[in-house]
Amino acid sequence: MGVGRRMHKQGPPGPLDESLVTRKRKDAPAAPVQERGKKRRTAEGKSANPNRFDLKKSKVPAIANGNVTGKAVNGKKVSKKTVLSPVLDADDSLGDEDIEDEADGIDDPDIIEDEVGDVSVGRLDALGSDTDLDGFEDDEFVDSDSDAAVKKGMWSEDEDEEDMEEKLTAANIEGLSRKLDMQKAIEDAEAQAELEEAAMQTNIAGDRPHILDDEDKDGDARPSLVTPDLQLLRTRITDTVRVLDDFSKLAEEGRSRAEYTAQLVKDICAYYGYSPFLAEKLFNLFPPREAFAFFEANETARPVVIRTNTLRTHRRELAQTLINRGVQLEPVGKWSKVGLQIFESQVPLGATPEYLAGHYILQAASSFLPVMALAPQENERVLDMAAAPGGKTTHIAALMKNTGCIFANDSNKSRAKGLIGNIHRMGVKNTIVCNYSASEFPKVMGGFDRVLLDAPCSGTGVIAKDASVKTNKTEQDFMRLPHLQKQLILAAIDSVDHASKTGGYIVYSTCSVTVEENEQVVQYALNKRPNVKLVDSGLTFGKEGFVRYMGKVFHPSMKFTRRYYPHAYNVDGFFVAKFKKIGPTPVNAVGAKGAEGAKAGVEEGVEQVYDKTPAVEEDKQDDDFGGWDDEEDEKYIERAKRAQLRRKGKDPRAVGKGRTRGDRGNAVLKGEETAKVNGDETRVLKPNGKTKSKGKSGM
Ligand SMILES: C[S@@+](CC[C@H](N)C(=O)[O-])C[C@H]1O[C@@H](n2cnc3c(N)ncnc32)[C@H](O)[C@@H]1O
Repeated sequence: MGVGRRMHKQGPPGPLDESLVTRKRKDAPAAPVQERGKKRRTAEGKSANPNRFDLKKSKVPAIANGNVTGKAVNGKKVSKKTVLSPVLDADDSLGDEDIEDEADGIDDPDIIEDEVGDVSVGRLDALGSDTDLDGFEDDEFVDSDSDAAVKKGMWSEDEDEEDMEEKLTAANIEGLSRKLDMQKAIEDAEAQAELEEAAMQTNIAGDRPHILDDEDKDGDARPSLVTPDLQLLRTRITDTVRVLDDFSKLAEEGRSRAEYTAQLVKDICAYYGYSPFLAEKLFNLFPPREAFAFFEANETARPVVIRTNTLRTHRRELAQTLINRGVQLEPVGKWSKVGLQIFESQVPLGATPEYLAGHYILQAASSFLPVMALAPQENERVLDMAAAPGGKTTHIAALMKNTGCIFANDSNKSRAKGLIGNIHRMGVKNTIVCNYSASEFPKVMGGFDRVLLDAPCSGTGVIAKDASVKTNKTEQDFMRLPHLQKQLILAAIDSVDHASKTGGYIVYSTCSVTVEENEQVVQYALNKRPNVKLVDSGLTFGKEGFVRYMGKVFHPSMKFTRRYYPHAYNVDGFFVAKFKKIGPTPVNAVGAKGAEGAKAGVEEGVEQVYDKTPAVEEDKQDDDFGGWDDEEDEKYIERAKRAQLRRKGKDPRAVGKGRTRGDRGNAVLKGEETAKVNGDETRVLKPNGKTKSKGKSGM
């Protein structure tokens, strides 16, 4: 079998270890290197729509992935066509079912990973499932500061590590030598970049680059070129970044920062194909140079990573077996004991016997992080509120060594079925799948030791996988999604038992980098639930969440939250926040609506006061940050829903009437006693909140 599509698309990924992280940070100024990368987009090839960006023509050098465009790897030319097809695949794969989802079109890096993977895998492949035979604390976290951790090999565990490493090194020698080649290529590129940068600095020393139009002194940015010369555009972007970096020295007289910034955002839209709305939103997250690195990193696929299912195997064994099959790989980094980064494969990773036997799952590296932060313990009761397709559920099950009980919920029926498939493939036996809107959850049941809310989001962290995000997210999306996320986060908090002996934790995560979907949602939760506080996630890397943003001030503990960016860590953009519930749900949080109906779902002996209604009947937030205006939002939400239906070719009026796939209710599996997958049976939640166990997969 040939090398998979994905491998061709992305080239050998760069290592994700922390040394690289540090290096990449330092690398920020090296952006001009990529200028040499002979972007092959041409003016002729550019779509008439300036916001449309034909990625097929974009050959951005893969510095972030440790390779340069077109570099031959093992005799094979590495192509970088990447990102466009994933978009289409991802959308297609959601099919019509996503209409019934409250947040359809929402990204899940795992899913996308699955569907764009080179490997000929079904939609479930990307969903991780995995297990850790060793305790979480020991296995998932390695204190990178400690000497022991540094001395420990990446394959560390209880065996003779050096022996093991030697064997694997010998078997994997080709991959490792290629890695050295890659490192050399990066170093050469860096050296070249430094030279070019130095040359440029010399050229402009004392000179102020002429960027803004002469006639345009009234503050309007220069309009985008009708048929932009991409090379010129790029040069102008780098020049503008440099001016903004050293404004007093390099700005032309009489020009303001705002003028340069407006021009830069406009050029970014034209060059990378973003809508002005999203380009500005993302640009504002970073200083100009870092923003440039972020947009640039979104043009390159992230490394292919698999997660070992420790319920079925050990990472060393899996690595050895895959190496024997012609897969070139290495551990993902010291921060994870279960991840393997794939450099190249002679076999489709979604069809190996090991894959089919559930020994691993294709899963984006950053998707490990929320589960690591959650740190589920054996014998706990855990809720995964938005679980499909199950990458994180199966990881949780592995960390719990199949003990205790996980409720894995998703409001999308077809995705919930996929979740069941993954659970079976990965040998998970402690999980009950249910199909509610997560906002109902305190009503359905509560008293969990830990809750993971991996929330539906806009996917601005996974643009490299789904370039459609560049243009299809609107202002309404950034009203509608945070609104839903705020509902769900309160539901997550109210579902946790504050008196849990081992837990009492909630983890909130998204694969988006916007403040509206992250800090603002977290701040809302802090405002509405004084019985929770943010705590250290225990994650060894990641940037601190914003404590201030565009004039708004968040709670100082927001620094405990973690942000992940493609340009900083070569992982998908992600956000992770961990809360500890320190007191019972306040009585005023218990809404009147639905309180009666909630009784059936409350377990005997659980004394905590749970919210009995979806968390929307809150008093109006007094500030706009971290709050919402129900009525005002409702208009946006409805409008966005209608627009979304129209985009899918459906008539919103028709959908409103009669029964559609979208109004089958949230508990699609309600009333079904068992669901059969691969001939095996699993327990599903009964409408009254009780469960029934049948078949081989009993607890
Ligand atoms: C980011 S994905 C979850 C990925 C999953 N945690 C994993 O690791 O495989 C978000 C999920 O939220 C689900 N979803 C959207 N709205 C929901 C709601 N109101 N309640 C529960 N799930 C919802 C979507 O169907 C989607 O599967």
